[in-house]
Amino acid sequence: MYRKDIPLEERLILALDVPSVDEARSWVRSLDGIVRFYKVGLQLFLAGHFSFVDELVESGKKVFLDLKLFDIPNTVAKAMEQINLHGVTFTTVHAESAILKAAVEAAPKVGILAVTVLTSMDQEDLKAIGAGASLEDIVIARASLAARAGCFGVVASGKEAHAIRRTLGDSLVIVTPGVRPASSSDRGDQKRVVTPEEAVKNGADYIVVGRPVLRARDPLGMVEKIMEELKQSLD
Ligand SMILES: O=c1ccn([C@@H]2O[C@H](COP(=O)(O)O)[C@@H](O)[C@H]2O)c(=O)[nH]1
Repeated sequence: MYRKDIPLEERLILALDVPSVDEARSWVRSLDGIVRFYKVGLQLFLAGHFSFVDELVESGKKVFLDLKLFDIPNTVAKAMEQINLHGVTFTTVHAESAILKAAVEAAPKVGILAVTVLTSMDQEDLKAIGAGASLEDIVIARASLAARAGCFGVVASGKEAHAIRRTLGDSLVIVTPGVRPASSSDRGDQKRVVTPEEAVKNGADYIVVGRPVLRARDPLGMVEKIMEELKQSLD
């Protein structure tokens, strides 16, 4: 079951996957009063650095800084100390026990999310890198590491959200990318996709959406449609 204490307007996290700060600002302006939570990923962070993150935070937006850190624990801890200074709500680290523990300890003001298995990967991709276990078992193993390390939550596909809830209850927040509204036929590079409704029904607390909005003919209409679908899916 998803968490009930999150306002509807914060459950949709818009991925600002755009090349410039100007373009990002224009999206935020056009969605003022509708979307409150924005994801800054590698592309935009490399364009706007922390000054754009600070600008979003100072304007009252919530920020998910999605850098998916993966390095030795000491290096991750030093990076997390920097992130901890900027008022971001969530940031991401790949799920390995010592790395997660180092991140949690170094950034007490940030909700650390462990990346389980990228939504662009399927069982075949895992096999190709030598992972023999089932995709679901790997997601559960990594989510369990996240819980033990004291993470705030995980990034997981809606396909595995239910299994995470079944195994770990509601101790972790689940943030779900790879979301495609039922009307959208373009998955792009995503292999494990769910609709907003499926994400919520399976136990996701937040959904992350990028291209379905950024590339929509009517982006505002698309956001409203997703919000409505979320609203209808919540009890
Ligand atoms: O497993 C993951 C982890 C992160 N992402 C990020 O979410 C958005 C999804 O964008 P769409 O355009 O809606 O596909 C993107 O920024 C990814 O970096 C993910 O997709 N899967």
